[in-house]
Amino acid sequence: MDACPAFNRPNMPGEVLLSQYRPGMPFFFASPSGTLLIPDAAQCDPLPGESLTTLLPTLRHWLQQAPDGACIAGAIPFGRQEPVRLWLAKAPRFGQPLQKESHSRPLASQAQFYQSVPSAEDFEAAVGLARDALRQGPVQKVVLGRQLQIETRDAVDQAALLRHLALAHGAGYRFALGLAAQDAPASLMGASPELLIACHDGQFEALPLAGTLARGSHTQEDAQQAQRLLASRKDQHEHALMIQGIREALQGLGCQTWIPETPQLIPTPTLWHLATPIRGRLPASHLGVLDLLQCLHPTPAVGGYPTEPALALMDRLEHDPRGLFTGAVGWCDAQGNGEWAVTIRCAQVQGNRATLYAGAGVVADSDPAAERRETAAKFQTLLGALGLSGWTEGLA
Ligand SMILES: C=C(O[C@H]1C=CC=C(C(=O)O)[C@@H]1O)C(=O)O
Repeated sequence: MDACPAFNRPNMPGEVLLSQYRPGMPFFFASPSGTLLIPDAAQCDPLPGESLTTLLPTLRHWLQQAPDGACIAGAIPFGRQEPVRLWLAKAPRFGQPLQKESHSRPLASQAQFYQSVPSAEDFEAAVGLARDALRQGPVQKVVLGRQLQIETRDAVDQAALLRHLALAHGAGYRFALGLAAQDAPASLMGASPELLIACHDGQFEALPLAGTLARGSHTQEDAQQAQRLLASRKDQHEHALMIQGIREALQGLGCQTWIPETPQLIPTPTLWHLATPIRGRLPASHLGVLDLLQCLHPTPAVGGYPTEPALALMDRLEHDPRGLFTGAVGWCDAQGNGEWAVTIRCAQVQGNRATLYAGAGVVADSDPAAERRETAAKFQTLLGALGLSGWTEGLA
């Protein structure tokens, strides 16, 4: 699939847009196809904080009335009934992709306080309860999340944090989303490796992930970790359940789809993942990326399988509502084109506080300690960017 047309317009280097970002701005997004900055909420029409389901007809109507080049961008929460955080931007700035190989230094934060919510022990206990429930059926997979709350000595430099995430994760979907806040600006920032859906001219692609292992510290160990993940029956099973759910959702919408039979390995700077690149075609020209988003979200990568009983089980086992974590972040235009990533590998940052998010897929033969280690490894994306990779919680 070619890059999305909005990203194809003659436009400025992504690095310029990144340098224009300031904390509190509504939205920054960088993908392998391009860059988008919405610098000014005053140039946006406010969108009501309703759920995507109730808002969809309004979004379509607004996009049709909007001036040429307008787009809708922002984030959709995990819970389908929870309010979205979206902007209708009349003059978004689109840019070219960021250079892949840019060097950027992480921050040098000093942490005064770390707290896992739930605690590591309670997270493992919840995985154990989930695993026992999965052995009884009918649910085959759930995903459980946790938070790492951090207080740093000085306020986190949000522009520098975004800059590092944006330059160090060239293959990912990097974002900063302004959150409603009093006092200091608050943002949700991250570098997600997972493409929920991108659509251009009726053709779509996705890169769903399930199955994760930390990378090795030297070349040989790294190659062994990759092979271990590829050979892991538990991870292959977890991945297959996710693909089954996505296939069913896309068939439900009547899409033609091309799905490889086996997953491939993809690396991030700290993790190996099992990934399946999916391509397809929408069945009708009036459908677009928002229809795909609505039919796919939440995929079993974040919501378990089968969806409804899995969500009910997760609701019983997870302590806190996820909010925007494991929702979708991205943009779309009036032609039905756009790109949405899964909102993972992210943190909410305000002043000297950062809340990091991570989750892990659980199946009937999951090991609670291994799932806990997986979430600890996932925290490393944001910990490393903050300069706090010394926090390990028994990763080894
Ligand atoms: C919710 C998360 O993981 C999901 C997304 C990618 C890989 C996953 C896994 O391998 O378990 C999870 O399904 C997260 O990374 O925070």
